[in-house]
Amino acid sequence: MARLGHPAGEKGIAEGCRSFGSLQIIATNSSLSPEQVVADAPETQVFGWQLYVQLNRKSSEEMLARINRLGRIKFIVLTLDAPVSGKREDDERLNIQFHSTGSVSTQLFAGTDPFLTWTETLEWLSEHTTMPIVLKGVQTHEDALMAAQHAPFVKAIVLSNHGGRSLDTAPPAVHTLLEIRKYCPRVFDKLEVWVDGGIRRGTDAVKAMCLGAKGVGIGRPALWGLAAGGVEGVERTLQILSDEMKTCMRLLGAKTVEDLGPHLVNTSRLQRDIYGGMEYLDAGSSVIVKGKL
Ligand SMILES: Cc1cc2nc3c(=O)[nH]c(=O)nc-3n(C[C@H](O)[C@H](O)[C@H](O)COP(=O)(O)O)c2cc1C
Repeated sequence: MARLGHPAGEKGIAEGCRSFGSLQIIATNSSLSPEQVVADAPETQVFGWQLYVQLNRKSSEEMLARINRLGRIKFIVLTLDAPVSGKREDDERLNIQFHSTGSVSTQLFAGTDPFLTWTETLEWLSEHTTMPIVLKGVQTHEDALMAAQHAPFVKAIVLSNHGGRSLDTAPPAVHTLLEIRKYCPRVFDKLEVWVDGGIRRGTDAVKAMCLGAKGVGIGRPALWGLAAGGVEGVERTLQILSDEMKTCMRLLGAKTVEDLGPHLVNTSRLQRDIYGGMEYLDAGSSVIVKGKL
């Protein structure tokens, strides 16, 4: 949807990411085709492709075949946290003015398969790609553990509440990060844990990395940069975040990311807020915990 902000769209984001070595995940709902986004990118630039599985599986299979053929995408990101549209009030208001049927988000999610399962969907995916799989939208430590049981096919998880756009009062990624640390830290040994949502400062990124995140994602900041200044705006966004991260690490006395660790963050206020109920970690348990509000 990036062209809503600037005509350069997702290709502009790709150009902006280039000199920072930032990964870019191209969305199913991207306003440019994956072929257009990667067109001028050097071989070294890394892209993932985000998948909303469609009820019409044939169309998802055709899209995966196209991504495989493209040869420039290095991993597939399966989004789990938006099987249906959330209640997007701005969209609903816009609908009154511009559309007669269904809000923008209702229309965007029409056709998305809301019935994904750990067994059927991952097996289906393995039949259509050999690329590493990243599961995006994990919001409980139980789901993180389930994902770890599917490593190494599942290479990473993104702790995310879809930028707070799917379900209000859903926990922020840092809660889930702390939940994993508390209840099932072995997850960190099995797969990479990435986080997104509300990363606005270099300090946000550094704190997440101190607590075990291997990667940190941004959604809106990249779009704001793009909308304000095209490719240069995206570069400026990444430069600010990069400078802030360096300053933060210098002031913490950390020379490399390997020096970052939980000893550098005071989480005591947050510990009060994270889930403190039953663990539900028994693999044979019939309780499947999808979310905790
Ligand atoms: C305009 C917009 C469109 C988005 N579209 C998708 C999408 O198609 N697929 C997806 O997995 N996440 C989507 N997201 C969520 C982002 O991938 C990401 O999880 C979120 O924006 C991170 O929070 P932040 O915006 O606070 O950085 C979208 C977010 C925004 C703001």
